[in-house]
Amino acid sequence: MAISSSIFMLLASLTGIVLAFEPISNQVKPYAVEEAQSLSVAQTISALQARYDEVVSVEIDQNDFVQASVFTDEGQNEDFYINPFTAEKIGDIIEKDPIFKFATNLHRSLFLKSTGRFIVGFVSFLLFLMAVTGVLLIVKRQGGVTKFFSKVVKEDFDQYYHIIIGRYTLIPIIIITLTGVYLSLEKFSLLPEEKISHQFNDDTPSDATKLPLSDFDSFNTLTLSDVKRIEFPFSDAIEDYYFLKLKDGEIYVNQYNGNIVSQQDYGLVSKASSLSMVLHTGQGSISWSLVLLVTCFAILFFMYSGFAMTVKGKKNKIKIKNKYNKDSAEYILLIGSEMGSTFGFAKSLYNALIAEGKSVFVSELNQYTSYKNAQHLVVLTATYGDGAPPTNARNFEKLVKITQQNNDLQYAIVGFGSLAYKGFCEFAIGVERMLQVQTKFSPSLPLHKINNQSFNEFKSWVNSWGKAVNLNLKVEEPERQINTKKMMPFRVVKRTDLNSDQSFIIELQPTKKATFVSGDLLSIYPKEEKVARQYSIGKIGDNMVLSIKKHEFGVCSNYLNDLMVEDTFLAQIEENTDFHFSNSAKEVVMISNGTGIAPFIGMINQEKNKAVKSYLFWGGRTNASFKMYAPFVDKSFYAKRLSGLYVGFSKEESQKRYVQDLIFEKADLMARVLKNGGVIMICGSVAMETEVMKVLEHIAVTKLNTFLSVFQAKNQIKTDCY
Ligand SMILES: Cc1cc2nc3c(=O)[nH]c(=O)nc-3n(C[C@H](O)[C@H](O)[C@H](O)COP(=O)(O)O)c2cc1C
Repeated sequence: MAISSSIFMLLASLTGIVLAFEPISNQVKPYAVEEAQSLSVAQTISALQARYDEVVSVEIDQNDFVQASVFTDEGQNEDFYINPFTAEKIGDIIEKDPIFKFATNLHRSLFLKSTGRFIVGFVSFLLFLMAVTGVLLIVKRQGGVTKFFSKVVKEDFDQYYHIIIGRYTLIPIIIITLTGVYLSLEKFSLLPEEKISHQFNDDTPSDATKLPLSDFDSFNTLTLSDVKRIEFPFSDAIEDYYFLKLKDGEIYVNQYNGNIVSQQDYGLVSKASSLSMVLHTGQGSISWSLVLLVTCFAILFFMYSGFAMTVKGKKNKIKIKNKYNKDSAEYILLIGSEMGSTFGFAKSLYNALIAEGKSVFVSELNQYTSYKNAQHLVVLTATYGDGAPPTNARNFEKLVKITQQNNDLQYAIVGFGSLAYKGFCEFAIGVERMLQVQTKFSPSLPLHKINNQSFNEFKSWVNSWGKAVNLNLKVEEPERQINTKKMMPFRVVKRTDLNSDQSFIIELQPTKKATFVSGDLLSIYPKEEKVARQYSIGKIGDNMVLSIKKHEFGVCSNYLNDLMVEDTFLAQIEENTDFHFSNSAKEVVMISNGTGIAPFIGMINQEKNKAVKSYLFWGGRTNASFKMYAPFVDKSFYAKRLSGLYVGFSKEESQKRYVQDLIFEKADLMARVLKNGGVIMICGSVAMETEVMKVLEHIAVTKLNTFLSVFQAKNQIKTDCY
């Protein structure tokens, strides 16, 4: 729908932008006379008759300018704007500017006469449908009508502003499109016809004497604001009347005594036509014209952002070529995805299984059917708004109920979602419920939920699932498109030697202006590899520090370890808003092990974070492991930016403690921070994260009588583990 109508919509919005200036340019002309609207019709007519030989008509246009058509003393017929108080001429009639004439024609009929009018009317209707479905999508995504204006989670520029701008312009769009359709219907005479017929009821005697206008009750009570047009009687004949087109009807008035001899109100169709005209064109109102102008720009933006989203979704959707068919494969992978990222994860798993010599079949949840030889079913699915399935998973619930499987199947479900939404992985939870009631299905692992497409979390799930089904799987991160435009050179300013744990700190200076904060990521593509290695950034001054562990065969860690001071290399900063320091919290606990301390070094050295009470927990192997971090930590401790430091060493015989032990010892602090809305940040290895989360769960349940997930849902737990 969007594609076929886009060209016409583009023309309509561009010409709409031009046309929005017409009422504005008219309104700023100096022909509106102050307080003229409350002037009585009697006064204006008297003034006109006193000044001119003969008056034909008076019209009050959309701009509230009063136009008169008169015969002058020289017998010339002239039309001009008058001051309705004095009937004096104040200006010539405005000619429609050629640019507005051109734009009007293009806007109304594309210069194609009736065919064009039809196309424009039809496109207007399509846009109306898109606006209505847009409202429904926002309601669905936000989780209810009452949440229409609640906060939107920003995941993607195009999507975010499509919604934000959408909800403020949807009502004007609906108005513009509906009135557009109405005006088209009117032009094609498709609306019920309304005929006004007057029946005159006048018993004034033919020899009656003319009363002065000031005695006409009808003209005294009517003001110029009620009137659109007045036609004057042709002659003095008693059956020649004043004819007045009012805003809501028509009247005939006897010119001798001011009696209303016939009065007819307009019907609904005519009233709707006038209203449509005013609303569609912005006539007479600068502020409504501005709304129309902004809306036309918004439509252009929606066209861009809508296409951009569609293209992104298509690009993400990796095609997986199945080597095995549905009835020969032992492993079945089913995908639920809207924007396509879940396909990337499925492909990694598919490749890992194929590498182990397994027969695998990948499909979408909507294609669910019977699988003759299957032993294992893995569902990988995203969630969209309030537990709703992605489009390609909508029929799964129905299909599961009616499909019979041959074999007993073991299943595992991975939910992809975002903690920023109320129903985290709600649809994946739904899929689990659907499978639980199936007699042929039994779980190989409990449901696993993954936040923000974390590949590290997925990798650790693959390890656990591999163990459960006796496979040793190696998944590779999907390739990313490298956008070299975003890359910039970084200079090495300082670096430490390798410490006893083969780790080192490197301090980098961006060579161009760069905006980043601690917790953002630096993507490095060593030796032009397609897969980025990401490191958490600690910001110190304008520089960044990274903490890196050198792995014997690690491509990136060795690449970085070979760098010397003054060397430069290309990398890209990635914003990681989920792991930024929360200045609005009263207290923040930072938990890390090994090189995971890097973002925290930056956070505790930021002067603006001083108002927040911060506690740092760190676990490493030995006393010596901590030495290279100590200067950063000491500095912030002495500057009173750190309220507590807790360090544990796993390989020091005398005081052997892991990070999770430190957390357990400080259970009261953790409980207080959670209870008071504070934030707990975790950075380091996934193994450490798992242990720490267990302890935090225990603390939340025993001390606060609340599941940890409640605090997770409120974004009080932030993790960046690998
Ligand atoms: C409009 C929209 C609504 C979403 N709603 C939810 C939700 O209610 N619960 C959730 O856990 N994740 C939600 N997410 C996050 C997605 O499920 C998550 O980003 C997922 O990884 C996307 O996978 P896909 O690219 O394969 O579609 C939503 C994302 C978007 C863009």
